[in-house]
Amino acid sequence: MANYRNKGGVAVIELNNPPVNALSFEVRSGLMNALKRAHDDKDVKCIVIHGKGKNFSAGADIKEFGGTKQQKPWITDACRLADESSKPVVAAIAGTALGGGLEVALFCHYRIGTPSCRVGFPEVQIGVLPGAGGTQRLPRLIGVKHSIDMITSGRHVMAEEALKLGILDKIVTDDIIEEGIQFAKSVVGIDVGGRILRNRKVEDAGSKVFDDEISRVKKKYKGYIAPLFCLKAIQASMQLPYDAGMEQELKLFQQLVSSGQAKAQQYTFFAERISARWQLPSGANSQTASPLPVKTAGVIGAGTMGAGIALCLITSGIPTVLVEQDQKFLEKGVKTVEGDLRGSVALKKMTAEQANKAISVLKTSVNLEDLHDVDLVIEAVYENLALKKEIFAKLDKICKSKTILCTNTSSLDIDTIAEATKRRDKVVGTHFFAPAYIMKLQENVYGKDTSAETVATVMALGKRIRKVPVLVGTCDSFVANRMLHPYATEALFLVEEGASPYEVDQALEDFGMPMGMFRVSDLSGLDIGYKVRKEAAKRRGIELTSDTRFVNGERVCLLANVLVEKGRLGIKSGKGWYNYGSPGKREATPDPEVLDTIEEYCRKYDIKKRKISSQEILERMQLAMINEGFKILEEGIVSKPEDIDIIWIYGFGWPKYMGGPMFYANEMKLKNVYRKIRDFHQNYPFSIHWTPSKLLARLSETDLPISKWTSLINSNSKL
Ligand SMILES: CCCCCCCC/C=C\C/C=C/C(=O)SCCNC(=O)CCNC(=O)[C@H](O)C(C)(C)COP(=O)(O)OP(=O)(O)OC[C@H]1O[C@@H](n2cnc3c(N)ncnc32)[C@H](O)[C@@H]1OP(=O)(O)O
Repeated sequence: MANYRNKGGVAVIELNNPPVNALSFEVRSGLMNALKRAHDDKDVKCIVIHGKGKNFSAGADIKEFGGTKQQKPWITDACRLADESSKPVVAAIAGTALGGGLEVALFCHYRIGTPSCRVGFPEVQIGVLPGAGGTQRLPRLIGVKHSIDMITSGRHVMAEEALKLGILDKIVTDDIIEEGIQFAKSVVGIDVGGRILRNRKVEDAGSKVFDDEISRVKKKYKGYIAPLFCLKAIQASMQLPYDAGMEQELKLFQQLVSSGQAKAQQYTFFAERISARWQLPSGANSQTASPLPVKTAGVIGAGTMGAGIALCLITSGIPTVLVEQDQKFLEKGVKTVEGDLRGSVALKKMTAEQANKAISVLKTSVNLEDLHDVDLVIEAVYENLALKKEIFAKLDKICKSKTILCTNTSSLDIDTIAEATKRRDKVVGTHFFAPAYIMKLQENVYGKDTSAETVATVMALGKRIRKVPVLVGTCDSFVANRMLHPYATEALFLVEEGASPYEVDQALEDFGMPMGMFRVSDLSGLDIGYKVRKEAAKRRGIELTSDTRFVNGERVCLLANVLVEKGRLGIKSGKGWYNYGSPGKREATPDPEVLDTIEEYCRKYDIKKRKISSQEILERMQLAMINEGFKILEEGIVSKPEDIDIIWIYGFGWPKYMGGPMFYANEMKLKNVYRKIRDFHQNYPFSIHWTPSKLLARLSETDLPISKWTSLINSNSKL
């Protein structure tokens, strides 16, 4: 709703829908009635609109987009009276004015804001466009070029920049409502005609600008349709009179809002927030547990992962001690950190001043003892259980009793590592993804004794260092890598059966993955997987050779080992599944030598090859991984499907416009997913990953949407 009061001739209208004043039906109706009242009240000389609490408004209520139509009055109907009013209308902005919230402000004649306020049109991130005049009004205020930047990126613009651009008329430092009232009084009597945006003309930026922008946007936001629709709407502001432009904007909005991409992107928006609400089996949760303060941190291991993690910490202002056992490795790690900071400055992602500030809080040491006083340590040495246990036992003695000990292991048992200490409640997994500074996911893994306070601390730390933290339970390889295993295994089987690695990658990239599986393997290094496979086999008492085709009755494909044994380690050696010309180069070219190796391998084992379609490639890789996702849910390793989707979006770049693998399964209808998985199980009986999940079988009988799966899982522990 919207509250109304008359304060000495100033109508003060408060958008009231905490916590972010989303413009629900009630708020829109309230705003319309309040503006009417202010218009009709002879005593009222001017009008101020502000938001209750910390925010002006986060825009339209996204939940209302789920239906087929948004109930009238729309934002444009509610705001028409502001546009037409002869009494000055002032938007007084604190916190955020986003999307429809900014559109309300653009219907006002003036906008003032606090120094920390932010404005923006983030609609593109939820698969739509500013559909309440934003694409028509913003170009009339700040021009076409800046409007394209703001609307296609969805970025938030801080107060200072908003003032420079002309979105804000003034930045004020006192109470925003009082400032709004004073400002409104000061402009009474000044003709508002020149302030009405609909009356302004948009400068002709020419059509080349749009041709160039279409190419840029297609490259930068590959696969996303909303940014292209935004460009069409902005172009309409330049080509059409205001009312016709508004009609065109609405038409484009309606097309987008009913698209699958918008549905998936809006699902992702809420999934991220649902996933942030964690719960432990004990019942302790994000509402009940409080994080410990992390004023200082330590990172052990200055390799690629350790250096990347240290970079995340120092760029978030956390003084960090980076420890390596060897001075030479330590220096190499610091060079990596410095190089990445320079890169960020060159790419204008930070200023030189910010980079210097970050490096000033980095300390280095070759002595674990230097971690005695830090609040939290992240161990990032190579994947060896004995070594990790040794380090944790030492840390337990060195660090103060409250220090939280985290491991960046991607697969090892958290409980076994915790057993090396006398503070098992303070041991937790914080699994970062390579490159740690870039990838947003932080897969936090609790062990059986990890306390709620420890979980709360690493979840809060994740947010603070601008990651997306997701909480998972402990199991072999946790969630991300456990699901990756059947996905990657199927890719290799597909290659054995006749698809080239390049066809597999093409199918995945056409689907929207940033990189195909084989390209990713080359980037991470084929030797890493080789070592991990050998170590895992050794732990199970199995000896693997490149001739191994079955392990305990289960089909395996060790083609990657064959490549490693030929010296093809990936990008680092200049060749892997692809040819890169020379070590370290990134441009991947298909390599006939690899195809010959595959031919030879298939001849040796008398494997019949056939033509494989891109549809089969996608179905086999994705459904194998989705089936594993249901097993993970069934085992309670995560408590909700949204966790899995967020892990795939932020850990592996699953496109947001496809909503994550579990959402994708939901869209396919679970009965179809289950039927296909059962068929694959019949056709490939030697692959354990095709054994259908019991949870999937149950859910496929119900036809419940993804939003209801969690309640079914919780109400039926015996599945
Ligand atoms: C066929 C139909 C034709 C209809 C014609 C209609 C014409 C078009 C009309 C309008 C066009 C306008 C479109 C829009 O405005 S789309 C919305 C654009 N805005 C956004 O995308 C902003 C989204 N919100 C955020 O980015 C953040 O929430 C934040 C920066 C505002 C605050 O961040 P933070 O403090 O971290 O809080 P949370 O993110 O945790 O949010 C708190 C709480 O609020 C919920 N929420 C936030 N924004 C919205 C929203 N816009 N609608 C609904 N709910 C929202 C969020 O989900 C949290 O809730 P919780 O999960 O229950 O805790």
